[in-house]
Amino acid sequence: MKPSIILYKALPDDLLQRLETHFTVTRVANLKPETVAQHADAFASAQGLLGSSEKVDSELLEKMPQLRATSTISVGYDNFDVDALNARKILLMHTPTVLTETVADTIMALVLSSARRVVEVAERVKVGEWTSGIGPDWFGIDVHHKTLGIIGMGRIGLALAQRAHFGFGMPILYNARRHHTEAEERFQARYCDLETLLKESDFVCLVLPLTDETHHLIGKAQFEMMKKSAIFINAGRGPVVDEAALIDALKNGEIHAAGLDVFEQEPLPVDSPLLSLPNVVALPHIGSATHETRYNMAECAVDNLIDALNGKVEKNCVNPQVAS
Ligand SMILES: NC(=O)C1=CN([C@@H]2O[C@H](COP(=O)(O)OP(=O)(O)OC[C@H]3O[C@@H](n4cnc5c(N)ncnc54)[C@H](OP(=O)(O)O)[C@@H]3O)[C@@H](O)[C@H]2O)C=CC1
Ligand SMILES: O=C(O)C(=O)CO
Repeated sequence: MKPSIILYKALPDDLLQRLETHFTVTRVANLKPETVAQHADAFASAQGLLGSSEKVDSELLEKMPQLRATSTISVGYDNFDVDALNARKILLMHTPTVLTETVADTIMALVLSSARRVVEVAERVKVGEWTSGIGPDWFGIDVHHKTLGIIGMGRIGLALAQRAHFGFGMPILYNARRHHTEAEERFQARYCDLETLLKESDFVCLVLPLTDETHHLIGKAQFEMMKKSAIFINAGRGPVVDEAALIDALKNGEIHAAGLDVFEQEPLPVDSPLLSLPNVVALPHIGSATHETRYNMAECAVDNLIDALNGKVEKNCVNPQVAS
């Protein structure tokens, strides 16, 4: 008999078929308690769980006594209680690498659109404000050859450094928990402590995971360290930044502008003060959202679950130590 799994995210037809050749699949819309209650038997017998974005905590795990592997369609896994998974020896698979280049492209889009005010001036054209030659009130600031500070020199940080170094001639500073020789050798990136990076960068790009250590890593004190001309980009996770402090920094002119793909609360509430600030470009968490990359992520997650339930954890496994 095929193992049964819960699928809580829509998949392309061919990937759903692939999944169904290996498993008996119960499709649900989400992991809310009422959904779990409605499909209690399926959750109780499921050995696998596949989807993205929703919280997977000990309360949910209690309803899934047979669970052996979870597979998220994302590289970030801050929505999983990893300690609870480890305690039950449940594997957690994720999708690093397949989205790296696409997310780095999105970050460059945020850098360029914030600096050159692309969204703001395009809107002004649409409402008929371009009635004569443009003056300084339409100007932006240069990106090329400015100093880029990257907080988190992992896979995405490295792909961003490549673009900035070769494409835009930008000197690169970076901070991470350890030195990255590849970044230093290929892109002449300079390791520095967080304070030095914040003080010296023209663009501060955050590409960190959300963990207990990174929660609110960037707050009032850190914005005060940045140049008044600095542009702050967050493509990691919203809660790494104290959003109230960011709003104050933008309003008070402590920093020049921000480009944001992630927020403390998502979707971003429509009454967020961020949306009324002209110096903010706010995207709806589209870092990896291209047709190609989202397909590749879904395929990776499907194959990860097949591998995990067959005891293969050589790649893409967050907690291979729990494999028996
Ligand atoms: N906006 C979006 O749509 C997307 C957002 N993301 C986010 O980007 C994150 C990074 O992805 P990826 O590059 O693949 O991950 P990696 O694991 O390759 O890189 C993470 C980097 O963060 C650094 N880091 C982790 N904790 C700390 C800390 N406490 N202090 C300083 N540095 C730290 C790591 O340091 P070290 O190298 O020293 O270990 C590493 O350089 C994801 O976890 C996710 O949250 C990812 C994809 C899409
Ligand atoms: O993969 C992730 O972690 C995302 O945020 C979406 O691609």
